Amino acid sequence: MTGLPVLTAGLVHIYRAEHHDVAALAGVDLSVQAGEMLALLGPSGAGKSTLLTLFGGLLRPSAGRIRIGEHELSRMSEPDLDALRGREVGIVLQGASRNLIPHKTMRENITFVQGSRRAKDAETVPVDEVLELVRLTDRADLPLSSLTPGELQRGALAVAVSTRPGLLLGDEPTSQLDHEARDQVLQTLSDINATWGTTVIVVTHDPEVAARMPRTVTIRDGRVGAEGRQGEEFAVVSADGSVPLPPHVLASLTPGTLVRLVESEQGWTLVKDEVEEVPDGQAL
Ligand SMILES: Nc1ncnc2c1ncn2[C@@H]1O[C@H](COP(=O)(O)OP(=O)(O)OP(=O)(O)O)[C@@H](O)[C@H]1O
Repeated sequence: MTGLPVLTAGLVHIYRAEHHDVAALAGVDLSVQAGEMLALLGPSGAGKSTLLTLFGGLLRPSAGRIRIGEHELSRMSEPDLDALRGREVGIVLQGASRNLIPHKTMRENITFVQGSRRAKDAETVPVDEVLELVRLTDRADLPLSSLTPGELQRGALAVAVSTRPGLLLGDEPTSQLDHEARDQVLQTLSDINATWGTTVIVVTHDPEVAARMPRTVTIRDGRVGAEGRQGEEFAVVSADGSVPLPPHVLASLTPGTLVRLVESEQGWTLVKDEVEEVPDGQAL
C-alpha cells in the first residue's frame, strides 16, 4: 500500500475522569499529504500522544472529524478499526519492548504479526524485505536479548510496517537512545518513507529529531500552535480564523491588547495599538 493522507477538522478529545474532565484536544485542524513525514512537537501535556492515539484509532474523538485515506474514523465500528490497525496503520508505542514478543526472534516477531487474524487481506511483504529495510538481516535469528536498544527499536519499526501499512505512527521512537542509535532509527524512518511512500508521523521531544524532519507541527494547549518547514517556524491560520501567537510574541502582546492589521505589499502586519494607559483609580 502507498502512503495514506490524514485529515482532521475541529478534532476534540475530552478524557472523562470521575471528578473532572480533561480537554486534551480543543479543535485540531490538520492536513497531512500521502507520503509526508512529520513530527509532532510541543510541551508536555499539550495533547501530542492523544492526537497520535486518535490517528491510530485507539481512541475515539469526542467531536470533530478524522479521516485516514478513505476512512472516516469517528464512524467506524470497533472491528473495522481493528482491521484498519492490522492492515493500514502501523503503530510503534513508546518503548521498543512494548512492541515485541520477548521470547521470539525478530524474524518470528514479523512472521507472527503477518500471520495474525487482524492482518488478513493485508499486503504480504517477504520477511527478508522487511528485515533488509530496517537493516536487521544479520540479527534476524538471534534472541532479542542479544540486540542493542537501537536494534530493538528498528525491530519495533519492522513489526509495525510488516504488513506495509500506508501510515506509520511512532510515539517517541528515538527516546532513550544514544546519538548513533537515534540517527539509525531516523534513517530507517526515512528509508521506509522513501521506499514504500509510507506517511510517517512521530511524536518527539528531541530538537535534533525535529530539525531533521521536513515538516513539524507544534501542538499547544490542544491545538495546532505552529508549523515548521525546513527549520523555519510559521503561525497557522485556524479554520475559525484565529492565529495562535507563539509564546514569545504573546509575552509582549498580552491577551486583550488591541492590534491593527495593516496591509502592505508583503501581506499583513500586526501593529500594537498604543492606547494611553488609564491612570490607577480613574478607570471607573
Ligand atoms: N487517560 C487519561 N485520562 C485523563 N487525562 C489524560 C489521560 N491521558 C492524557 N491525559 C491528559 O490529557 C492532556 C494531554 O495529554 P497527552 O499525553 O496527549 O499530552 P502530550 O503532549 O503527549 O504530553 P507528553 O509530552 O508529556 O507525553 C494532559 O493534560 C494529560 O494529563
